[in-house]
Amino acid sequence: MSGLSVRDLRVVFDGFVAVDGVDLDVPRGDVRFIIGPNGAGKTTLVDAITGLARATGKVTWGDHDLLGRKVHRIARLGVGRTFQTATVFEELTVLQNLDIAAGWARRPLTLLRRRKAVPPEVEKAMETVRLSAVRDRPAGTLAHGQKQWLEIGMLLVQNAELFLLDEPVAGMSHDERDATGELLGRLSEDHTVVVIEHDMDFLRRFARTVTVMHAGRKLAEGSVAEVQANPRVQEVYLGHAVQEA
Ligand SMILES: Nc1ncnc2c1ncn2[C@@H]1O[C@H](COP(=O)(O)OP(=O)(O)OP(=O)(O)O)[C@@H](O)[C@H]1O
Repeated sequence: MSGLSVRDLRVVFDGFVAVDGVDLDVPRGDVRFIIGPNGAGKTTLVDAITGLARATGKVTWGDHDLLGRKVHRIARLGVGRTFQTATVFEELTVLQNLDIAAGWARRPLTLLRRRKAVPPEVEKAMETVRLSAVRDRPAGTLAHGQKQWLEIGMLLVQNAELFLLDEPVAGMSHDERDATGELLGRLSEDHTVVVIEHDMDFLRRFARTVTVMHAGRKLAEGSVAEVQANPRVQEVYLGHAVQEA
């Protein structure tokens, strides 16, 4: 089945063109990083794909057209998204958060009881995001990185196939970044991953392909090496980072 396809996507806010005719193809199984200076339109692009921003053009995931659908319908088609700030239920445990996301805890009372049997997909997601050991801890007591991983786990149990992650390693320690990079690798074994990221070191280590945006348009695309070697990219964005590296 084909992956994510975006054609001539345009998002206009009160006359300001935030995304200006973007085409994007992310094949299944890719780990695509989207980079670009502040205001390039990266988050707006993801907002449009996930139904949060009104857009024109065409967006398909597999056989499904996404534009014009409601946010929850797009999520049900297997498109999962995280935000820069994790949105987990802080008072509930890791397991309860995953249960809710999986739709297993249908009655509030079941949340208050300790589970005897953990549904297999919840168990699997906990292992994938490496949170099994802290399953009974309230999410509010988790480290910053663990909260981000819990959010990814919640998308896993919702059967997301395409993960759109907005700056997943912002504010993370070095070790947490490494662990997140490894998690992206595990996720990509049977999912497609798109990452908006500013951290160039993280990108060099974990991106498979890169799309560079600038002023609402796609500036360049290719492997990390190709994009880094592109003079236009160096001029608007990477020049700075390349010199620093
Ligand atoms: N709801 C909105 N209303 C008006 N303008 C908006 C809105 N959302 C975003 N913009 C503008 O659209 C442009 C693109 O913003 P966007 O957040 O997509 O950029 P970005 O590439 O994700 O930047 P950053 O790296 O800073 O997150 C910016 O100029 C921003 O001010």
